[in-house]
Amino acid sequence: MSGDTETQPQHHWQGVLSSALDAVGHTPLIKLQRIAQEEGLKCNLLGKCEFFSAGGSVKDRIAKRMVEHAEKQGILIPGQSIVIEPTSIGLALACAIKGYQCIITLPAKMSLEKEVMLRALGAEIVRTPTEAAWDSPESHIGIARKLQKSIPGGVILDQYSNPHNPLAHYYGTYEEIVHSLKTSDLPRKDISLLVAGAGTGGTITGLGRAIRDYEASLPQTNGNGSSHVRTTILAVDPEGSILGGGEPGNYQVEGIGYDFFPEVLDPNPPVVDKWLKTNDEEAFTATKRLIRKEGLFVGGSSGSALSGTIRYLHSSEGQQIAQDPNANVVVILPDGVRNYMSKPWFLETSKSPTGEDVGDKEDIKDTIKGILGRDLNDVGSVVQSKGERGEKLEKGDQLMV
Ligand SMILES: N[C@@H](CCSC[C@H](N)C(=O)O)C(=O)O
Repeated sequence: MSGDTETQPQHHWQGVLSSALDAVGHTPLIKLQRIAQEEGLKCNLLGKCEFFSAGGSVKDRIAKRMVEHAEKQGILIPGQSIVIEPTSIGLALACAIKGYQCIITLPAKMSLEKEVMLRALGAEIVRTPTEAAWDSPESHIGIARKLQKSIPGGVILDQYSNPHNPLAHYYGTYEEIVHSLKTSDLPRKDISLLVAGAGTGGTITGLGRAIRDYEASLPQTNGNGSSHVRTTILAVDPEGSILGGGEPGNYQVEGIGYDFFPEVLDPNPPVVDKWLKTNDEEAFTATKRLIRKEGLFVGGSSGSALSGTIRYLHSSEGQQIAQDPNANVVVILPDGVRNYMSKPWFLETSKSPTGEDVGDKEDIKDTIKGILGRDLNDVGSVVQSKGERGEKLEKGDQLMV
């Protein structure tokens, strides 16, 4: 990582920001105290909440850094260049602010909310078949390459190979986590366990390298050990992705996993100690739990990271960290539920965060029904019964129809 200039991390807002790009990153590290307690975990379970970033995702960081460095290197020229890239909202946001035309190739599985947001930012969207292998001409990568060849001024920043992807985390995300811990009232300021999902792999690789470089910079002790723990680094990968092992297949969680190993991903020790596989069901259950119990409006990949973390902490390997009240466990929560509001897994609101029907919820529903004499959602009957009684409808009644 040497040879690159470090961006100055900014840890809180000061004065007036020059654009939304200044509000990329700088996200809070929040205790997941209620979930930790329910799970019987004594460690400090902490979520790095990336949905607080301007574009709502951890990917804002790499978009901003890749665009700014491409400008410095003359790869992107205002008024001439057209940015073509597989995903993301952060990139479309950077292009909207800087005035670049932007074409986003988006696998069919990606949510309508993402498409709508991208369009609102002025990006052109090309949907591609999800099942297309990464190196097929029809994939989101293949189509982006095809367009770039034929569109004058077309530039692919290529998050899969661009070194500024992991560097955004090496310098930005890592510095922020360190700052949050140092300025906290937690007894220890180091990280015992770091957990992140992998898509391009930029997050886990950048953070992992920053952590290992820091550890290597510590003075060696004379056998009594350092007061700084060696951080265990876990990568979480959905079933259906090959990054953490297994065969390629379909899964609903978005933004993590791939059918190839991106160049920016360093999947082996010392950067990544271990890979954990998660499935859609546990990811979505954990997502709803983060919303319901911690009030954090996270998306599906956050649930994936949390469910992998909890499974590890309950394993014999994770017990020591799980039961240490001084240990800090940092889980990267990559984006927000804004991107998935219409997805069936989120719309299923009649289920509890654990997937079971909840008795006490039914009790309160029955109480409300008893008081109102109608079903909770049956606004039509209010109007109808008023009409039947010959009562005048009021403005509010009409609005409810
Ligand atoms: N066929 C590719 C692309 C699928 S979508 C991208 C990514 N896997 C995601 O789910 O966000 C693949 O299988 O990776």
